[in-house]
Amino acid sequence: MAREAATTGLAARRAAVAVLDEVLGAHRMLADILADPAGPLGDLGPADRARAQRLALAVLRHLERADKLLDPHLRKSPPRTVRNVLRLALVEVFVEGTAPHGAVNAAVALVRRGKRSGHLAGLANAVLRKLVEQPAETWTKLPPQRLPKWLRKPLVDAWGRPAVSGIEAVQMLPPPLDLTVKEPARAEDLAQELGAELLPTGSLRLATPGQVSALPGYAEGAWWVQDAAAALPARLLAPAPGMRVLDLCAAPGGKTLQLAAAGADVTAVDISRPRLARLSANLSRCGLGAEVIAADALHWQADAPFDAVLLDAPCSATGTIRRHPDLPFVKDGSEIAGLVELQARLIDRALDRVKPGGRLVFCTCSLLPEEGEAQLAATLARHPDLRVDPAEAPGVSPDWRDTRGGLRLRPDHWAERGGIDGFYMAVLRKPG
Ligand SMILES: C[S@@+](CC[C@H](N)C(=O)[O-])C[C@H]1O[C@@H](n2cnc3c(N)ncnc32)[C@H](O)[C@@H]1O
Repeated sequence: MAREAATTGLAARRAAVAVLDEVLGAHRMLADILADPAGPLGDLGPADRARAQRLALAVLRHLERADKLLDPHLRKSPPRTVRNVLRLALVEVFVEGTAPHGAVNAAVALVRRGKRSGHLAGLANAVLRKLVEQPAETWTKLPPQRLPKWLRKPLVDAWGRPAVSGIEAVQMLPPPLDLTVKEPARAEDLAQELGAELLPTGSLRLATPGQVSALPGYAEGAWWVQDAAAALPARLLAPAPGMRVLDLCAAPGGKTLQLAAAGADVTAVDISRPRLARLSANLSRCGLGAEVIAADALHWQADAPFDAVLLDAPCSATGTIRRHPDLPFVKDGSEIAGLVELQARLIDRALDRVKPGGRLVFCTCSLLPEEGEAQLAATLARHPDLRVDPAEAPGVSPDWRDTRGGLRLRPDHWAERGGIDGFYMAVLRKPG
């Protein structure tokens, strides 16, 4: 019986550790690991898969804290897998609220049964038993996990240390689930039905989401999952029935759905066919339509210019670390210069497709000024005839506006409500 209790949940824990080994050792993004049928979660049933994923995410959000507790007790650093087992046990106890004996027994069983780690089972047992007896404050007093240097430095330079500490504090927490409703008139009723908060910008927010496809309104396509910050670019564009709108870099389609739901005549272009398949599935679940085109936005030619273009350019995605805590362990910042250059070329091609007097909404889910504020400044320098329109939408806080007229959103904004993804967005108008 005791043996059974000790091994309950072992499959999910073993898989979580294997995911951590791949993220931290092979520098593979979690999304790629999850999509791999031969990956560590491939053989698990839905419940164990969800648990393994939740545990791996929790460790990635608290890895530095776990190491701070572990290191003084480890004379020699153990192999990566054993360290990940130890980290997982501490995160289970101090973050997930798992009973210490269950977490420790499972960790020791994993080390004992691991390839070439059996001899370390006694060490794992001794270290963990000592650490899990510590009062909860030993853990909560530890500072939140810091962003990697390549990212922290430019952010401290841009907004100062207190703002960056605020971002790091929000990134420790699992993010809420935000929904965009198809018919804004139903938002209050849906909020009640879902037990959600109706945010000032119109998104619905669930603190503890559960299984998305089981939530009321999912099957009928009454809403789709979209962070409250990600919902703002389409709101700034203010789509209207019959307006011809081009959504460039559109997949998986959160913004396409918003534009189509407002009655705009939408053309959605993206280079990735698999991501466009998700966009088409999202459109059909929500009973919405758009022209969907697989093409490279740098070369695709339109028949006629558009009233408005929305460009959600590929970027470092550093604004989404609270949803993707694997990113700081996989990326090293070496892609940024190439992305900044690609964004500038995409902005210029997007502007070619805007009719005289029409607008371009440019956005990136990045925290880096290079991909936001500086990208806007460089665009205005290349195109001195452009005007920046005020970034107006219901619920937008004046604190989010920058001096050039764009909106800067950071995870520490709305911290008391659970934060918001990092984004930059601006509305550019062509001369008439
Ligand atoms: C930030 S994501 C877009 C998210 C999407 N707008 C939404 O709201 O769901 C960036 C997208 O740019 C696409 N992309 C990257 N380079 C591209 C290019 N040269 N032409 C068209 N799409 C591109 C990627 O496939 C990816 O889907």
